[in-house]
Amino acid sequence: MGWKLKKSVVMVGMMGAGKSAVGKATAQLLDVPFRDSDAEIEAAANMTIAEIFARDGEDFFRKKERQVIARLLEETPSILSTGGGAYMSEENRRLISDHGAALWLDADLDLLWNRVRHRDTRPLLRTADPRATLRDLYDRRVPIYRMAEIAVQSLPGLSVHEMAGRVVEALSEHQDLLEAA
Ligand SMILES: Nc1ncnc2c1ncn2[C@@H]1O[C@H](COP(=O)(O)OP(=O)(O)OP(=O)(O)O)[C@@H](O)[C@H]1O
Ligand SMILES: O=C(O)C1=C[C@@H](O)[C@@H](O)[C@H](O)C1
Ligand SMILES: [Mg+2]
Repeated sequence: MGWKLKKSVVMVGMMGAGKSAVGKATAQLLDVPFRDSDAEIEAAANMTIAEIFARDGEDFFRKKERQVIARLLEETPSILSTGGGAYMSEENRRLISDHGAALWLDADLDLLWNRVRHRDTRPLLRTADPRATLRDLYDRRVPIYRMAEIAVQSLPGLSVHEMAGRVVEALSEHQDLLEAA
């Protein structure tokens, strides 16, 4: 069976939730483009996110993130993964709901920590107690992620591909977003 994606679906959620990995697999299942705001910003600057935070600061990064999201939402419907903080901006939330829909990948704190603990690519976790920082971000952000049009729970035993299947199933319940073709 084929699918027709009518609007862009924007993956939101905490770092480590799987927005990039599951977003890419979902785009493959639906045969639509995959975009990733973090990757776009890195490619445009020819720097890693950690380098951009260190050299230009978080405010600069957030400005670029807003510009990239606005630009990508003008394109043909895609699966667009964002950085973990993108949905915190009211302006971004408005852009997303005007042009597409947000899908929250809802993963619990233990799962997130297990995914991010071995990596040092996330500048916001470069603190004395990164687990506490992650928990603090989690507590502050979850109430905002709940505003997303769609939520899909990340279950610890599921592969990236299985999670993408759950995402497609959730999207198929929204006829304004995804139709069987
Ligand atoms: N369902 C899954 N099963 C196994 N590993 C997964 C799953 N989802 C994601 N991962 C792995 O967890 C790590 C973090 O995932 P990913 O980079 O997709 O998160 P993210 O939400 O894009 O985070 P960020 O906000 O930092 O961009 C990656 O190594 C990814 O391959
Ligand atoms: O959660 C966040 O605020 C971030 C998550 C990453 O995807 C990057 O966008 C950056 O490290 C900031
Ligand atoms: Mg990502």
